Amino acid sequence: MTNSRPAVELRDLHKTFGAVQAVRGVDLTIQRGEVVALLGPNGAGKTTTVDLMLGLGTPTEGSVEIFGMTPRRAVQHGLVSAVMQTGGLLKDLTVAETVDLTASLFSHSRPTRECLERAGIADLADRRVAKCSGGQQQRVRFAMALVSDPALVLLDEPTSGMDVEGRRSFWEAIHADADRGRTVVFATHYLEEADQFADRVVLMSRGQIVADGTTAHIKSLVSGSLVRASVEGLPEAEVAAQVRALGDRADVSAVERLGDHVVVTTSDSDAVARHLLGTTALHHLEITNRGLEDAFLALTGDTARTGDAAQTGDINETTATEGALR
Ligand SMILES: Nc1ncnc2c1ncn2[C@@H]1O[C@H](COP(=O)(O)OP(=O)(O)OP(=O)(O)O)[C@@H](O)[C@H]1O
Repeated sequence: MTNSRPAVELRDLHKTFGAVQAVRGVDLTIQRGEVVALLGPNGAGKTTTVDLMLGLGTPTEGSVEIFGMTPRRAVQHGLVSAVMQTGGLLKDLTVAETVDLTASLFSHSRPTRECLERAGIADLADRRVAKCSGGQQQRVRFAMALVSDPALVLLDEPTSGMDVEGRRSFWEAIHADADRGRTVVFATHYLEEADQFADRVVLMSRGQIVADGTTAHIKSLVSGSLVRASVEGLPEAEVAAQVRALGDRADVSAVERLGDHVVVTTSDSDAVARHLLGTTALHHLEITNRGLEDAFLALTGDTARTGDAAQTGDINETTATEGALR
């Protein structure tokens, strides 16, 4: 590859399907070597965006450049390849035969053995695809994607349906490979996956980017920390006065009374803690930082979460609500 253009440049990208505005004005630049998660709930526009990067659709408005060229040219030059969720595998072939077959489609390809090693499945070379687990089959797809030694790999929800161990070993293989400088962009609705495996998270909701940065940056966008204090044993009038005083502070964005506790959302937990301990009778303080999940909920306006999803960090089963998101 000769030019030094970014791996991905999306400018004012729009895609509509009839009345549905799947992507609504996305501007995004991804530099070479970045590992980027496109994170968002169902219908956020992640798959549509990935498809446009692969040249599988044409933008309604705006532009897509991959290494400074059209997606189609980038694909033809073997600069970009994809790992999709399903399909593309012939179950009767062995793993090595599958990668050999893919290599036969390219004029220049990496040796099959090397692709299998990079995908972490060299030991499965002679196993029939039908006998591979879901996670192993995804690594077969990854090995196929590596055949052209692409500078950019796009993965659309590659670990959907895998168990925790399958996901972990899949991402280990991707990461070991990305450490050599490959650009990786993956769509996911797993918060944990974005948190653990991406250098940068692009949070999408309703066809738009609502946050973009490291997970630490995204967490910091939702104001600060929670300070929880007990009001047990205090006269009701005093508690009410304290709650009012807390609500008047510039560094406090919310005060909630929950049973015997007051929960304060603040941008300066140290200052609030000092105030509570120094000048009030509130006691048993607990301070917690808000996580990526809180950021996700705040930034996407996503309120209808299932209990399981909340526990596992899987936001697939959620419904994004209407709201101003940026
Ligand atoms: N070919 C199509 N025809 C009509 N509507 C479509 C088409 N493809 C996508 N959409 C709609 O565009 C919106 C964005 O869909 P998209 O698949 O890009 O979202 P996503 O973030 O990938 O969601 P998921 O996590 O469910 O895969 C959705 O409302 C979807 O129903």
